[in-house]
Amino acid sequence: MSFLNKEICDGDNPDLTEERRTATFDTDRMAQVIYGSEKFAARRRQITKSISRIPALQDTKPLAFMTREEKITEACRELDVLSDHWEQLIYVNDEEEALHLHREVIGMEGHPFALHETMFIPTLVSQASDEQQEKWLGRARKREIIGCYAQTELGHGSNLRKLETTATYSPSTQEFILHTPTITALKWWPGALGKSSNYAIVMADLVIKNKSYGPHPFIVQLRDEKTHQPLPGITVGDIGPKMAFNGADNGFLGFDHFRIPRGNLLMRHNRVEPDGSYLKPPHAKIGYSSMVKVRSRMAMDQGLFMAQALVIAVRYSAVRRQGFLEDKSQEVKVLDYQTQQHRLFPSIARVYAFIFCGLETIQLYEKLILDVNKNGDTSGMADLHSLTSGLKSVVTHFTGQGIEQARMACGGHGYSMASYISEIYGVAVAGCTYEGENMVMLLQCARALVKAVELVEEGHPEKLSPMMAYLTKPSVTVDLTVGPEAYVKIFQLIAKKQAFKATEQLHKFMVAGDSRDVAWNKSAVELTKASRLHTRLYILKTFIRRVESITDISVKAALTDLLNLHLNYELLDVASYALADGIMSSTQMDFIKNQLYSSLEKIRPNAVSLMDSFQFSDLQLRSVLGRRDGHVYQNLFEWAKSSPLNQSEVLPSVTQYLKPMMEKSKL
Ligand SMILES: CC/C=C\C/C=C\C/C=C\C/C=C\CC/C=C/C(=O)SCCNC(=O)CCNC(=O)[C@H](O)C(C)(C)COP(=O)(O)OP(=O)(O)OC[C@H]1O[C@@H](n2cnc3c(N)ncnc32)[C@H](O)[C@@H]1OP(=O)(O)O
Ligand SMILES: Cc1cc2nc3c(=O)[nH]c(=O)nc-3n(C[C@H](O)[C@H](O)[C@H](O)COP(=O)(O)OP(=O)(O)OC[C@H]3O[C@@H](n4cnc5c(N)ncnc54)[C@H](O)[C@@H]3O)c2cc1C
Repeated sequence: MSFLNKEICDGDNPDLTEERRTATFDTDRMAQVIYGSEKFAARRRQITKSISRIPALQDTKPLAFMTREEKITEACRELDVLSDHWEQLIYVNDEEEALHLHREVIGMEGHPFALHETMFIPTLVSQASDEQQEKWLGRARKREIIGCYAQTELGHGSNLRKLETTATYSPSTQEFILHTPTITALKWWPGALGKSSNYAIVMADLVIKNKSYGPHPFIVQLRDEKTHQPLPGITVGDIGPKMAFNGADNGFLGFDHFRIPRGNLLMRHNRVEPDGSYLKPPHAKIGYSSMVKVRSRMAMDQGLFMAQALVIAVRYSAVRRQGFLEDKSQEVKVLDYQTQQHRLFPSIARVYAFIFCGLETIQLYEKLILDVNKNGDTSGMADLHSLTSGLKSVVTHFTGQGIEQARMACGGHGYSMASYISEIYGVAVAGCTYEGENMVMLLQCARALVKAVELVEEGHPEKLSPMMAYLTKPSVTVDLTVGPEAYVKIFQLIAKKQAFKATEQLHKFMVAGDSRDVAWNKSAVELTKASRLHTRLYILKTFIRRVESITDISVKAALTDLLNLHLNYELLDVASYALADGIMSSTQMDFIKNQLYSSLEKIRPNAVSLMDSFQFSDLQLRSVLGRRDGHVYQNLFEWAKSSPLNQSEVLPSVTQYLKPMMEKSKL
């Protein structure tokens, strides 16, 4: 039986068409704001169009029905097709275009080049000397070799100073000897390490003449370039299935006194001379730059994950009819329920806010690398580290929450893998852990905050970086009706109070005799709260700045509604701090709530178009529920019929066990 006939499915679902008709802005114009420029938004569309013309890149068997091996094979097949068309699809070496291409064709479940593009090449760019780049970067960019980033070990991920893999320099042979001294020293988790990569950046403790110099990056060949067999002295493999991201072969790696030439220590910023003398880098943490790079991308990447889930949930909510409001002759779209709007719209606002932050932090990282590589200027490192540490923690947490709400907003069908939301969720929440566990990174951000508070207390506010300047703002009474700046002022007061309270608590424990580390641990929850507020303030201000800069009037108006929702939702979410400190009155709270509810109504007619503006193709969405045509029920029925379980009427499990069991029961 098929309901996918022409009469029913010609054109898009009329409910969705109606939604698109009511939008007050142009989605192409909105895409320019989302993707940062008219040029890139247009390139994305062009790439999507080109992909749609390559038959070998169109959907095959649904991913949900594939085994892990099939997923990996399928990703590799697609990579091979992409490689044949690479130069006609994108500008070679354009990172954003390459990312878009991979996202659209291969999706988010991981693939052998996931770490090659995002960490292996960037590490060569930021850490390899010109000579070393000459040797490896070109080959990496041409994809003659596949690389990954091997840092985390079985026993240590967060605390890099305790990594156990050693790289001991031997002056007599001018080699480093890589060794895995214990089971906990095995590299564990690196993406694409297990089966695909033949090279890795390995972070190992540099040891010269029995002195440890801490983790340093080395480029290491893992496998024979012809046979792909692991080289002697190397043990490497896949760590097994994960919560999601199963198209990637996250791996383990051990070294048995494995020798590499001296020139394989990446030496842009530090050197080991043939005699073993060590030249220090200009900043102790410069070797951590690849992590900062990924963290600086995470607001954008996580924003796009949440956007995918919301495209699905919002489109579905405009098609799904259940229950009645005034008109009893027709059930309403579930998107008309206030609870549904409250469930979805604040996350739409966060998506836009996160993406605007991402656009900014990606640029900040690019600038930092230029400053460091060209001028040896490391002065921006500390600020970018604290900003991206807080940001990655806050956005991943809220993205997880937003995606889970999107799933629930789709009712039962959200729970089906046909929605694809469970995969999006599984992949997105990995971000709470990778690139630094969220609590650990919030505490990194707190280090900078505490230092800033101490500067204010010591009478040196002039030394504060611009991001911390709000810590000097005096308390004021704020009239919320004057607009966004009033919300910023209240948020600043809340964040400032918490930063001072947490620091005060830390100092109190120290005065009582605790060491700074112990006092820090006793204050850690309060410190993480301060970091979250500080980061949410940055997000809020970035959102305001971005909306103010928009020139298209209708796009600006639609985003202003979203911004107002964000301001009210965020302030309400942290209202307990404001009430406790007398920063806000209960009358102001009521005002915020009413503003929030009226924002929901204003956004309602634009909801579908606000999500359409992301211009995800159906191929990229991989969701039966969220397809652009909105023919949810027909598509779901077709999808279910393609389940392997439905390829025969009677399963072997029935003939082998259930039938005999029922027969036995009859006796
Ligand atoms: C790639 C994603 C792209 C697209 C997404 C698509 C799909 C996603 C799906 C799946 C995932 C795919 C890929 C995931 C890839 C993941 C890779 C990884 O996870 S790699 C491993 C990451 N590991 C970590 O992040 C470890 C976390 N730990 C640390 O970074 C450090 O240990 C820590 C910073 C916590 C502490 O370092 P330590 O050396 O001990 O320093 P200490 O705390 O003593 O601080 C001293 C001093 O240094 C300052 N500092 C620390 N780091 C930096 C830095 N990077 N820059 C500048 N300054 C730094 C620190 O603040 C302190 O300063 P003060 O003394 O306070 O002044
Ligand atoms: C999908 C995925 C992909 C990954 N890809 C890579 C990769 O490509 N390359 C790579 O090298 N690694 C990779 N990793 C590893 C990842 O970077 C680490 O798992 C991550 O940094 C967290 O470290 P951990 O596992 O040691 O957590 P742990 O530090 O063991 O965390 C456990 C708990 O301890 C707490 N904790 C730890 N230290 C502190 C502290 N100082 N203060 C307070 N609480 C603390 C944490 O908050 C957490 O609650 C990947 C991980 C995942 C999930």
